[in-house]
Amino acid sequence: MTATADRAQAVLDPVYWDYFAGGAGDERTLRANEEAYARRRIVPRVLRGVGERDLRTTLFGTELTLPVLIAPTAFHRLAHPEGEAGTAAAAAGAGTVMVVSSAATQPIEEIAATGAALWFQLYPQPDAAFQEHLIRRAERAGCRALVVTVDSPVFGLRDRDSRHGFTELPAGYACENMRDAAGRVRDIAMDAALSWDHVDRIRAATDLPILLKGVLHPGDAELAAAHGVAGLIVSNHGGRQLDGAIAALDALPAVAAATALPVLVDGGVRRGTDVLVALALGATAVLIGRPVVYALATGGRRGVRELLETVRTELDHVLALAGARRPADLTPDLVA
Ligand SMILES: Cc1cc2nc3c(=O)[nH]c(=O)nc-3n(C[C@H](O)[C@H](O)[C@H](O)COP(=O)(O)O)c2cc1C
Ligand SMILES: CC(C)CC(=O)C(=O)O
Repeated sequence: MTATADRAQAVLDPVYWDYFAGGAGDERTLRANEEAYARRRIVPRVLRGVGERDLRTTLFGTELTLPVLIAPTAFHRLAHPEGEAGTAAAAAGAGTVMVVSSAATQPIEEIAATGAALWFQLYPQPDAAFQEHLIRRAERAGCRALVVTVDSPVFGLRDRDSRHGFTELPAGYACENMRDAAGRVRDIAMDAALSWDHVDRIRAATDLPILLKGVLHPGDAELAAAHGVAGLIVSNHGGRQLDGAIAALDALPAVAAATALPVLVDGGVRRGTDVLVALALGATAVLIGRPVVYALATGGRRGVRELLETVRTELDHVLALAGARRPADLTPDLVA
């Protein structure tokens, strides 16, 4: 991964590089996400007659060829002219799901035209009519789930962006999926007044499965189930919101223990071994954020496809070495 990050830094405008790579505050949580994987060791089983591995995983009726999804990240056209459609084409080719950010720089309909299986990431919007308009559009475009990001009652304080004065998209770029009924692009509202009532309202507004993204506390996992949510994403937003928050991997076991819902995790997943560790500690699947943006920056859709195929090869390989045939065979005793 480091090689790709270095290459991405070399091709990107330094302001955009800092936006993509950076985190909140002192970036402690950003670092902690990767360090949590580096701290874990795998305790393999032997002589399990594993044979051919089977990486397939089904999530809310969609079969994925590997338990690795593309996390929602903003502004793909700032990384590469192919933009979100390039990322989606790679997801389609690899047979996985792309979660499209609310801050995507291409219309969801164009992204969907790649044939990729898409989920739509929604920042809960205080204007109920506008929010419903966004949800309807995602539904019409064929998105198969809503990922509601709940870790952003306010926007994270990111020193790198403040230093650069990077506060809005350059001319010629827009959050194309934040258009209202009149076609005007609205700012993404973050609202500290949002509560579980808002989740209930979103649920009432759609039949799509709803995942809450940004859950770290087991108490919130229990509440999510009570509010009819379909799944959780354990995440600290890649260390971009609350600096000092627990590493995503460290939060995973308690959240998974607190709920019967499918639990996904993102933050710091860089290699097949990381995927194995996350699945063993209770995740049904993982999502990858920055590495996808870096691969897009350096190689467009082909770069992203290559990244996904590398992760697939690595995961297949480490499953064999750890004595597991499929993701469901992974259990917490395999991780020290
Ligand atoms: C450049 C960038 C933009 C992001 N934009 C969004 C977003 O629009 N919505 C969201 O829910 N999460 C967003 N995230 C957070 C990711 O979905 C994910 O939680 C995080 O990147 C995972 O960590 P990783 O980058 O270490 O893989 C963004 C992350 C990055 C790096
Ligand atoms: C445009 C932002 C709201 C995207 C985001 O979530 C992020 O930069 O972490």
